[in-house]
Amino acid sequence: VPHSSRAQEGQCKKTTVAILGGGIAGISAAQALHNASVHDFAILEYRDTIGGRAWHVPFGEDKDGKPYTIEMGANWVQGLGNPGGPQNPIWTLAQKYHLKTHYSNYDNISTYNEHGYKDYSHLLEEYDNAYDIANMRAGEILSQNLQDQSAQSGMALAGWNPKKHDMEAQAVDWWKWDFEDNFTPLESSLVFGCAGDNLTSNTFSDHDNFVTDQRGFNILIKEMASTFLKKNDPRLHLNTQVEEIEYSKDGVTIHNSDGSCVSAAYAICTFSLGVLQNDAVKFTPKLPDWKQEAIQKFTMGTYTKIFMQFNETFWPTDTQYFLYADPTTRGWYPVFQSLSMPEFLPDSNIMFVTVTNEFSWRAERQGDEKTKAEIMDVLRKMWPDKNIPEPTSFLFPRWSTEPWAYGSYSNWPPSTTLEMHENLRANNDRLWYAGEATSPTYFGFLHGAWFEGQDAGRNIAAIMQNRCVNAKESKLRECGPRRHYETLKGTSPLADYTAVNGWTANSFYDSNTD
Ligand SMILES: Cc1cc2nc3c(=O)[nH]c(=O)nc-3n(C[C@H](O)[C@H](O)[C@H](O)COP(=O)(O)OP(=O)(O)OC[C@H]3O[C@@H](n4cnc5c(N)ncnc54)[C@H](O)[C@@H]3O)c2cc1C
Repeated sequence: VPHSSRAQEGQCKKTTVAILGGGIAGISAAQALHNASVHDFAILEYRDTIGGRAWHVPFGEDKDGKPYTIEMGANWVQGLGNPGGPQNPIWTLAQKYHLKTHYSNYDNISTYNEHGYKDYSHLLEEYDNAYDIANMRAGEILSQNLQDQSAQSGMALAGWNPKKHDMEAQAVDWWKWDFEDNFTPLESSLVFGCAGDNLTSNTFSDHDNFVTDQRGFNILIKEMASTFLKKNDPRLHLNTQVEEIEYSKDGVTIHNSDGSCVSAAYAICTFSLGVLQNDAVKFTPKLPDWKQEAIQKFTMGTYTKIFMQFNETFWPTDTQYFLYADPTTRGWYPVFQSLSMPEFLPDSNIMFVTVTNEFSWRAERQGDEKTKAEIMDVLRKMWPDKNIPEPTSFLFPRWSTEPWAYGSYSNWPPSTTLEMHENLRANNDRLWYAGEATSPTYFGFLHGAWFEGQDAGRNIAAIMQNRCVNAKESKLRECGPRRHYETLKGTSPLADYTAVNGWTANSFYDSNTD
């Protein structure tokens, strides 16, 4: 919409808090506002449904010709809760709304290479032993404020140093790290990679449950919303694409692609890190450097589940995971997961293979047919004795180009710091942020987004109700605007760049004249 023809601020719909995005963070923020008696809010959502990256679609068909529901995005409740300990809020919702899930047993895995089944499961154990050591080291680095490193160097120092040509070890490395984090160990922070894993499994539990509920995983988000939103609630604006966010100390005005606008005292932006990184939304004024740096510093991965239905289950029916070591390429269709089991989608003949980043983008670019052919080639190598038919249904999402997500979930690269993350999480005047990526403890998870929505909603309500003035008494953990750092310092002062340290050239001299 050209600037001149769009609605002026005075014509904008007024609300107290504008919630940008109807994923779990947005709905959780709305719930927190509702619980704090702030009922005047508006949720602006791009798509025709709430749920965000908890997104399901129909796929294939059952014996009666009815399609199954499969999850393109979030699929596991990760970390449930132990008796007496805190419970993952997603698990609380799952129990409340009788979500159909089953224990995902990562130990129930068989190993394969290009010649078929081959037992290299001892490598799984080797990895785990080294991980325990690296994990302790990560704890020391965090608690003693030492310098971070990549997960790859941390693991190498702990005794797991897979050779470039040892493709079985490379497959194990992928399964144990990339499968969860979306990025390679080289691309991930040791400290925050370990922390991200531990904080969920230690706080809640090390059990993950896989969701096969035919209502879809996001039924939880819809049910949660229905406790405070009426049917056709006018505060929920679906099919509304935010194009520009104008923020200041006095309020926030949001301009949408259909020319409409909303002016609010506060806003909570829950758009994914991918949306922020891809300039899909214009910020006015331009976001300050410290915020832009934080947005670009963290990484947004692409995690792709490629679903296939066959007319038979030709793979073993007692195994959940099948790890494949390709002879030349790490990450090449590395793990297949069976859903055709009594506890998941019995007799469905459905399996899926997961790829990440480079291999996700590649599959997205080359399209279905080529991708399918490559997978069939792998399957025929894994089960050389079987006559494997072509799949009857084949489907995968294009997360990296979805204009409302631009990727799957975020990660912390090596040498990230908590300060850098505080900058990602900090508000810009009256514009706040929440979502999976703003959670330092549970980034990448639904529960991370849930907690962040609660936190932003509660904080804004407290500021508006003047409760931050007496924050201690009101037992708010932290109240008021969030801290940010204008500059983040490195560790080496310029004076250290000397010949004694091997720095023999002048950093500021340039012999080229042009
Ligand atoms: C493939 C995949 C697998 C995953 N697996 C798991 C898992 O097993 N377990 C787990 O806990 N987590 C998993 N996650 C992560 C989990 O899905 C996310 O952490 C969580 O859904 C993020 O919620 P959110 O509210 O922060 O963001 P989102 O769900 O992205 O919500 C943001 C909302 O903003 C909307 N939006 C974006 N741009 C605009 C715009 N311009 N205008 C208006 N609206 C806009 C979007 O449509 C979206 O609804 C997975 C994610 C993916 C993609």
